[in-house]
Amino acid sequence: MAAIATKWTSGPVPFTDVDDGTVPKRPAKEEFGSLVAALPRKNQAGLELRLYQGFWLPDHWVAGTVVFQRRFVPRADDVILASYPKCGTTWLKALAFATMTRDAYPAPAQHPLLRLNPHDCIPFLDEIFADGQEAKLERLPSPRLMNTHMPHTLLPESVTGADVAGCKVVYVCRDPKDMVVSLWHFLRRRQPDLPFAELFEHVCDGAVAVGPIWDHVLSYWRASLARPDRVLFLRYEDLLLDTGKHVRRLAEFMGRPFSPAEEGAGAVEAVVELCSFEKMKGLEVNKKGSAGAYHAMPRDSFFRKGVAGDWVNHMTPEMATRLDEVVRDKFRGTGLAAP
Ligand SMILES: Nc1ncnc2c1ncn2[C@@H]1O[C@H](COP(=O)(O)OS(=O)(=O)O)[C@@H](OP(=O)(O)O)[C@H]1O
Repeated sequence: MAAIATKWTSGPVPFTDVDDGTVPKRPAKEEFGSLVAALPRKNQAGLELRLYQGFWLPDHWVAGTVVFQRRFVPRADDVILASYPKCGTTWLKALAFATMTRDAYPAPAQHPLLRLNPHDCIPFLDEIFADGQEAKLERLPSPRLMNTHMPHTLLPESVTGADVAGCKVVYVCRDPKDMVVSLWHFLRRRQPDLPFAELFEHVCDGAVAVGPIWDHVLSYWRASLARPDRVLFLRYEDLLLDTGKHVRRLAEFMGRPFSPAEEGAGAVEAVVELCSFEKMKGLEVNKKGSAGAYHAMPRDSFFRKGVAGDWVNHMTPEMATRLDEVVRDKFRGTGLAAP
């Protein structure tokens, strides 16, 4: 822990500010490559996928997931932010980071989110474990905020087990129709000729990265019902409708509720404003370069439109009905309202 920058006194530390000194790397594939090679495989939308414990994981995440499952040691005050890709990860990371660091930056102009992309502030576990960089997580002071795209059933037993101390998990989900649209725009930054209809088919078949999406969402929904003290379930659309309300829930869940004095001083509104789509998209840091563990993706690709319902501009009514019906069918009897 000695190598950590000493200027940080409270709240989570931006991951990129943690000095990784000589942390040795051992890419997970060196250790678990043969396990990965034996798994069923598909090539979808330019990504090599492997079927691991019921989910289609990008090939380069599988070995890291095995390391995550076997070796991750949670701390009691860790918070893991979980999501299906393109469902609000970047926003949730910003909101959680801003909420947890609010004491450290009473002057908002100094806040790290003004100079760093949210993905540079919070480590993305799936890439960290794939790259064999998990020793760097040990150097991150508590309370740690981390994120993953893994479904709840693939999280380590040390996090989810009934008999372990574990840690807290916050999940954000989104209307799958808007997720597909967002994912298509994101993937097109690398594959400009990817047909929307092709990606849509893969999503409906369930064979898309970390899919099927309905099983992903249900894994966290069920966990949130079983352990509401440990798993908070949020929706992107609800965040859009009343961000402040859900920032309060998030703060309370993470053990840092806003005090009456903070409420009076407008601390909730300050977090909401700092993390708003317009604010984040307009920052210089989010207009250039590429983001942390998402190294291959430009930072501006995480801020496109930031609305609910953009699917109407990309799908036929028949496509929308088809995906809605698949999801409704899967959610039936679970208590979870389909979009
Ligand atoms: N601050 C804020 N407020 C509201 N919405 C936001 C915000 N930041 C990102 N976004 C929108 O979230 C979509 C990207 O999803 P993710 O952040 O989950 O992407 S990723 O999984 O981290 O790659 C993507 O949605 P679309 O605009 O529909 O493509 C982003 O624009």
